[in-house]
Amino acid sequence: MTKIRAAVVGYGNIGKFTIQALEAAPDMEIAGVVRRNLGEKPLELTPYPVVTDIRELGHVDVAILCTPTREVEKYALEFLALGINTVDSFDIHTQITALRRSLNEAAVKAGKVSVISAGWDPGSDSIIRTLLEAAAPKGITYTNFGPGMSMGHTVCVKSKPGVKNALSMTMPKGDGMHRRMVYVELLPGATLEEVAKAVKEDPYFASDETHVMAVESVDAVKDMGHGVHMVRKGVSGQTQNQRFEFTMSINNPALTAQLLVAVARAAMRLAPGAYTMVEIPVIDLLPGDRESLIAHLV
Ligand SMILES: NC(=O)C1=CN([C@@H]2O[C@H](COP(=O)(O)OP(=O)(O)OC[C@H]3O[C@@H](n4cnc5c(N)ncnc54)[C@H](OP(=O)(O)O)[C@@H]3O)[C@@H](O)[C@H]2O)C=CC1
Ligand SMILES: N[C@@H](CCCC(=O)C(=O)O)C(=O)O
Repeated sequence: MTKIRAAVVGYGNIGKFTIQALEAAPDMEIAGVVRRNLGEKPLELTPYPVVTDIRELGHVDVAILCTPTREVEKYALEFLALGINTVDSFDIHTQITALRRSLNEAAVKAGKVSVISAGWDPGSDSIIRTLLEAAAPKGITYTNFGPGMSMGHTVCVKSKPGVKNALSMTMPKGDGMHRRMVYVELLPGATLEEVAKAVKEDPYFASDETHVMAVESVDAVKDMGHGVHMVRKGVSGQTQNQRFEFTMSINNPALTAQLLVAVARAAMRLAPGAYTMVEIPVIDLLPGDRESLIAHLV
């Protein structure tokens, strides 16, 4: 079997767990890791090349982008132009269709595939929302997160001037509403007021109740667990009061990475263009022979 050669781009939380998910996948091979700077090589990367330019890795089928969401478009455009498929977990929900349009144009031009906003939300939760809407077309789905650490919100806070380290916890208020509890380690000279203002004004936080607190050590309070409780009540045909629930409690980067790897696999079967997870046949997320999978799953 020819294995799919994947490069991991960015070696933070998602990048580390993506290496682990690739190592566990029977049909994937790690081409290497692309980083902004080459410092001391982490011990667990000893078997793999670590480079600053993806072209140093030889042939790469798919680049799994594990960078901050706001860096995704830049990297995806660069790699698509080099003829490399891309997969990312872009999670600013209000900007997904714009990113899809931009990367679709680049992907079609390159004859390659870009799957955007993969992970668990957006991602696998989006598939569940789609299924629930098919099951009860009239109704409301509530997506209740946490309590748990949002990687996207945390990355956003870490990017603010004056912040040395951060943790953004998502607390469910019910009915799809959330409170953001943000813990920051400040750099010398920074004030909590300035940091809190920058955080609260950012689109990641602007529509939610947000509290920003200074702590001595983010590491001392950090736990990367998260979860979701989704609820839909609606109407199937003309029958009311159909009720659905989906719950999970997870390690956030481990699940995100696992889904990115599954999507990287599926990307190899798609026609050129940009897609979100709801546009991909779910069976293509799995390794193995299609007929055996159908016999086992359907
Ligand atoms: N859709 C979903 O379900 C989910 C999506 N996500 C998304 O994953 C993203 C990454 O999360 P996480 O792994 O925790 O983030 P980290 O900050 O831990 O890692 C990001 C890595 O990207 C690289 N990088 C490239 N450009 C930059 C830049 N300009 N600034 C900082 N780092 C850069 C760095 O690696 P290096 O130093 O090696 O270059 C860095 O370590 C989040 O922004 C979030 O939006 C996360 C969870 C779920
Ligand atoms: N995109 C999230 C995963 C979904 C949870 C979420 O959106 C939140 O906690 O606000 C993340 O980056 O961790």
